[in-house]
Amino acid sequence: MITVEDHLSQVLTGAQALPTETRPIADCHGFVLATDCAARLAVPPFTNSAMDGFAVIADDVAAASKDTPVQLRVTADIPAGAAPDSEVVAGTAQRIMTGAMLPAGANAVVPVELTNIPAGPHELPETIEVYEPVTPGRHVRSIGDDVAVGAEIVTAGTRLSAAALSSLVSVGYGELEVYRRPRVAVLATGEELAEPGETPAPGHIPDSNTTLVAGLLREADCEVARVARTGDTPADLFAALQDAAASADLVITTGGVSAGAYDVVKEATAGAGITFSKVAMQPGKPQGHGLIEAANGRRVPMLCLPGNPVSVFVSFQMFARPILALLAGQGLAAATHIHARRMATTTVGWKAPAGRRQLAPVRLTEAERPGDLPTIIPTHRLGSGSHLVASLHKANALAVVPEETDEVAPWDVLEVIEL
Ligand SMILES: Nc1nc2c(c(=O)[nH]1)N[C@H]1C(S)=C(S)[C@@H](COP(=O)(O)OP(=O)(O)OC[C@H]3O[C@@H](n4cnc5c(N)ncnc54)[C@H](O)[C@@H]3O)O[C@H]1N2
Ligand code: MOO
Repeated sequence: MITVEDHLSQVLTGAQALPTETRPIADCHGFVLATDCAARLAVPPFTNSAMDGFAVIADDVAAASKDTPVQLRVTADIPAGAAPDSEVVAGTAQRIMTGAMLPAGANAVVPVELTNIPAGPHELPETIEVYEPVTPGRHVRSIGDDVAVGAEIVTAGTRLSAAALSSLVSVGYGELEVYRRPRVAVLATGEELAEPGETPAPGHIPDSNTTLVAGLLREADCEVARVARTGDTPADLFAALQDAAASADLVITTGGVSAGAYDVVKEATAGAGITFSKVAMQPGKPQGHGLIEAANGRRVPMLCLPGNPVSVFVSFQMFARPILALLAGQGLAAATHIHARRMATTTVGWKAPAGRRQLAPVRLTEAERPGDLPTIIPTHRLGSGSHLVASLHKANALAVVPEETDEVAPWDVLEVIEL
């Protein structure tokens, strides 16, 4: 048996980021940025007001109070979007809206609430009374306060979240160079597979794996190139694999990789240079990986996951997520640490297989008292059995039970991988 780390490093060897493409920024969510992006515009792009009120010279209102208001003449109105065309001179003010450009001469804004003018829509007043002083710069957002032109905003290799995209828009970007998102083909093997919703014939079970893998791919910002069930001969499966390799960037199979008399993935790929290993983990022991060649000579990575649904789920997290992250343009360090890890306390005990690292689907609950560790409980009373698919959706973490442990006790502290 080989370790989880050794198998992962074999899976990742040779995998590299897909080619880049330029896309409109509205279509970049979840893609990985290919170039460092510096600010093209300052933020804010011009000095503007943080309040609805009046642009003033701070010195003019230094002595203002409720009892001795300062009277100013209002010389202009500056709604958001307008470019002011006159200066604020001593004894005057200009009405200004939040986000509107500060007129020349002014150095502070008096919010409307600190004047005799009621808030809301009104005719432009001829004069105002100011009830409180404002210091220079008060309620003014200066040009470049947030970032100056040229400041680094998002670096290459970053997965583009909504917030990252909005930052890039705010500094002047309308399109971005990103890595192409991985297109993945999913092939489930097994004579026993029934269509979702179909009443299974005796000895058959619903194919839940293709739905699981396709959904996990979408959750990982990938494109699902094709999904197929192949219950056929090794020759048919090999043809389907070659076909998938012609257009997909990664091929994932489920089932047919252990020690059975009909392990079709092993048979179909015999002589094709695919490596089958026993990985010291549970679930997910039998694994295969390698490059599969299409008829047109295109060679793409392939992951052969075991058929048991929980094994598929766990193997996807441990091996598919990292290689997908690499293909999508995240660096090796990010790809190998794709999940957050933390410590948690068990609330019940369970058995674990000695000699294999158990990755048990668990429900993690945050502690009520600040500083306490979160608690975990297996999502199924039978623990990490690889067929326990119907409770899988309750898992939000995988508990890591070390190879040398064969029994977990209540209140043990374990590392967990957050999902
Ligand atoms: N003699 C041995 N037998 C097994 C070993 C072993 O080392 N020696 N390993 C066991 C382990 S561990 C696993 S995991 C499984 C993996 O088997 P395969 O990858 O060959 O998968 P299958 O035999 O095709 O299926 C296993 C299981 O999963 C169900 N399955 C398969 N595909 C689907 C699907 N698309 N949707 C839902 N469920 C699926 C299938 O019906 C089987 O119950 O091998 C052990 N055996
Ligand atoms: O590796 Mo298997 O997934 O333990 O059942």
